Amino acid sequence: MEQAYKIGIIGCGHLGQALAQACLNNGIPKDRLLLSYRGSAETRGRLAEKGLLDCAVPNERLLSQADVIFITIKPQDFATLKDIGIPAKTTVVSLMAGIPLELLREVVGKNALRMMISGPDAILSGHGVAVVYPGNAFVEQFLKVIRVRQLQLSGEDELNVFTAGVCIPPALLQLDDPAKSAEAIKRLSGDYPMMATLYEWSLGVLPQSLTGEEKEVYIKRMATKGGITEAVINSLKAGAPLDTALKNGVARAEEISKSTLEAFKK
Ligand SMILES: O=C(O)[C@@H]1CCC=N1
Repeated sequence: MEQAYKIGIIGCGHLGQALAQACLNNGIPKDRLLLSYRGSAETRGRLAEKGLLDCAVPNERLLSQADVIFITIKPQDFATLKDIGIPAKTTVVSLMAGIPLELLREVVGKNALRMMISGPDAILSGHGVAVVYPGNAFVEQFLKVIRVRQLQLSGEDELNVFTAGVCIPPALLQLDDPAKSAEAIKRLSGDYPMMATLYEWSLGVLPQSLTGEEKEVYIKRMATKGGITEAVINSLKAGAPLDTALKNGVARAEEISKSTLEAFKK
């Protein structure tokens, strides 16, 4: 990656902050990192705790200086990007689950691409996995720098499968019969081979012997309100087996795509 590249991150929730921290932890200097957020006092406090507050800048500055912008806002807030004026030359990497590439490019420009990544804990422990659509040499190099493993995708539709699949670690925290979980994944893997890959990965990243409260915190750090983690966890809580819960996660990602598209057509 060229040394002078500046990285912008719009949205400083758990994921945005984890990406920023991963940059710093892996040698990307603070002066190449620009963060913007909606200005809540809570987020400000979290940024300060993590030594990231110096990187926080107004959107205008981020937009004019960043060469690549990662967007980690909620998919439901996608419409707020409509008028912010992202320069046409900027590479935009959307981490908004379910927002299709076609719509993304219409709104933020033709240099946009999609990326989905595992949750904050996996990223920061050096066990993160990600997929990128379409492939992009710069982003591939960036993932190497922050020590996140890139998996290969069969196509855009598989992004939704990956997104539900990265919820396997929090899902396993809710379950207590490993043999049953393994069977559920076997049932899924014919239709969704990505689930088998992510199940293997999950067994390596799953935190051991967490208390009930620690499990809740782990899940909360992964979950976007109204998103995919919630759909998976709520299904399990309602008694569904793991394969059904993960299918419900995929379905939730598809619903987000559909409803955002419809909202935009209006
Ligand atoms: O819960 C969500 O919707 C996001 C995507 C997968 C993990 N977090």
